Amino acid sequence: MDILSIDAAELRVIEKLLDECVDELEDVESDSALRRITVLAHELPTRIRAALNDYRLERTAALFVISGYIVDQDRVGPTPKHWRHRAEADTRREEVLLAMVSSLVGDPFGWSTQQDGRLIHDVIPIQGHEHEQLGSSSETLLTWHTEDAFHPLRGDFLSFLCLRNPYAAATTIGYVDALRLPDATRAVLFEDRFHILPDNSHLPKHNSTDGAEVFSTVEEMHRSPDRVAVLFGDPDQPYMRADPYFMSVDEGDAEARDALGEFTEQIDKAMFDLCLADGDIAFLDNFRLVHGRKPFQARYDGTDRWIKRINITHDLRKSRASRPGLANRLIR
Ligand SMILES: O=C(O)CCC(=O)C(=O)O
Ligand SMILES: [Fe+2]
Repeated sequence: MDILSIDAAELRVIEKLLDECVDELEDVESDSALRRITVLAHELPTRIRAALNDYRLERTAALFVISGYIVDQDRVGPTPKHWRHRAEADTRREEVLLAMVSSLVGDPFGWSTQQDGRLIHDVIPIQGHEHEQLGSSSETLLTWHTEDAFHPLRGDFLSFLCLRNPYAAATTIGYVDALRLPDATRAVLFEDRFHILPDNSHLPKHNSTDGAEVFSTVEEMHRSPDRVAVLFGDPDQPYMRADPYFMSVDEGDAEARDALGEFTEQIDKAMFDLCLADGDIAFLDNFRLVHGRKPFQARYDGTDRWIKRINITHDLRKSRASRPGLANRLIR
């Protein structure tokens, strides 16, 4: 993991930049705001821009944390009980900041099938979801995964801005670099022999949009998932794509099943904890690491852990046919 600690002078530059633009950026997720934010990001301190450029080009660790931003807890107010109630809180400043730094590593995008098509997600514990495989669960282990592993247009990176994490609930991280696999196993993992089903966050029951049309692509992927590879890219320094909880192999393909087992075991052994603190901004390379979360006890009293999250792509053009218009960042 690489860490950049914002110093006092840099923090002043960031605060001033936010002071100047936050009021004008009424709808942070609108096309015009996102374009403005991308340009404003070039006024962030040089050291941050240089670090994010190196990160984007994979010259640094797959996990990068920028610490030292200070969240005004009084302004932000209580953690909402559900992401649907996020409008009650004043987090525009943090959303602008996260969108700004994110736009220095790629372009933010969202899914029309997730959190009602919001581009900036709220990761908060929700009552009733305690034991689900969802970002909004708490008491159960959120098993490690590539974000949106099932989808060919999944993000290259994920960014988190931690608003609060009073009980230090841990995100878990596993690097692809930790793998030490025999050549034969590695070769199997490079082959299209694995199915990955859509995770539960893309289900209609976890959205309020009941427009069935929005879910048709994901439903099709559920009915007949493609065969995909777990490892891809450079054989010596591969990328990975996995979400073992939602994965399977063809019946009778013992070789693929064993290879997936070995892969899962090695990643499991090398997982480590990332306890985000207030104001931390984390970047997760969705090709070079997997992430999950350890169980924790939610409080539901307004003081719960709260993270803002953005999906980032290197190339919006790849999803052009899956988005209704140029100005629309939501994949359906
Ligand atoms: O809550 C966390 O630390 C991570 C949850 C998660 O998997 C996500 O937000 O993508
Ligand atoms: Fe995730």
